[in-house]
Amino acid sequence: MPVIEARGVWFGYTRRAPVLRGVSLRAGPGEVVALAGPTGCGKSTLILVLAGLLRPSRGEVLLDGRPLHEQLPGARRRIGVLFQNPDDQLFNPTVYDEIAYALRSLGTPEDEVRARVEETTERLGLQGLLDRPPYRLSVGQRRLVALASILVYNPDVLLLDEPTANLDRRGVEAIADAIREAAEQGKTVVMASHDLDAIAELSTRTCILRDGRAECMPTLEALREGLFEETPLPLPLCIRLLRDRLGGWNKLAETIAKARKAKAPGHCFSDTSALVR
Ligand SMILES: Nc1ncnc2c1ncn2[C@@H]1O[C@H](COP(=O)(O)OP(=O)(O)OP(=O)(O)O)[C@@H](O)[C@H]1O
Repeated sequence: MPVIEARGVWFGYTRRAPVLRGVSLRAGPGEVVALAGPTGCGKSTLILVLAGLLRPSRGEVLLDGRPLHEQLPGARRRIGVLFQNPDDQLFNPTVYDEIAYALRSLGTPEDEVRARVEETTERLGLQGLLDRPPYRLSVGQRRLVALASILVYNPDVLLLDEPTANLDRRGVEAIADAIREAAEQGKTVVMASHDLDAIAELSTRTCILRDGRAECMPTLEALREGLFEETPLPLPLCIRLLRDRLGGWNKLAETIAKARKAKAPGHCFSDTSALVR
């Protein structure tokens, strides 16, 4: 059973122009579902809807098969959200207080808070920054602090908006390790991203938002088999080339939709694989 699911979700900031028009997608334990698509297609909006921070006008979000809105606010501690802009979630005077905030508000004893903050900051390479005010950090460091502030309370579902943006290689690796580790522990991860390397390396499934709906690739393995049997290029490069040669995410999503309808990803992609060679 999926842990988190969007079922025919509609959402618009204004009535006349809905951003999400019947999005359905599911993510189960140990899965990392990547949300891709062009700027403005609604990835961040979908993350906020899945988090229960925006309420769909039609359709619903389910957590463990039950409507999320019926489980709020209690369910919030099961869901960790990393906002696209870390400044939207950092508000404490020091990095330490920021990372400790959720545990303290759950009434965790202070010695346990300290131990867990230290463990999490070490994982993300943030030692040495604990006394600094978050607003004095670089954007990349702020993103790592924001991630630490959710990993520290060990939520079952991680909703991550552009987790690898503005980071150097070490920062990206720290985040990638944290995502992999979370998935290995059976957590459910949904991440919106423009970072094709991160998508290809981390995601177990990629969904592309197009025309307000999600087109989900079968699995990266199926894509690899169907598309690139004879192509020695690494998968991230293949996805990037395909997207660019086909003329963007929308065209790639169309091809996936076609493949899904024909229930033969390899066959439907075979004409495009020639483009990659
Ligand atoms: N608070 C808001 N009020 C009104 N419109 C909004 C608001 N937030 C987003 N939008 C609009 O909704 C649409 C989807 O935006 P969203 O941020 O979800 O896209 P995105 O796919 O995450 O984009 P990006 O890749 O640039 O981060 C855009 O047209 C955007 O202008």
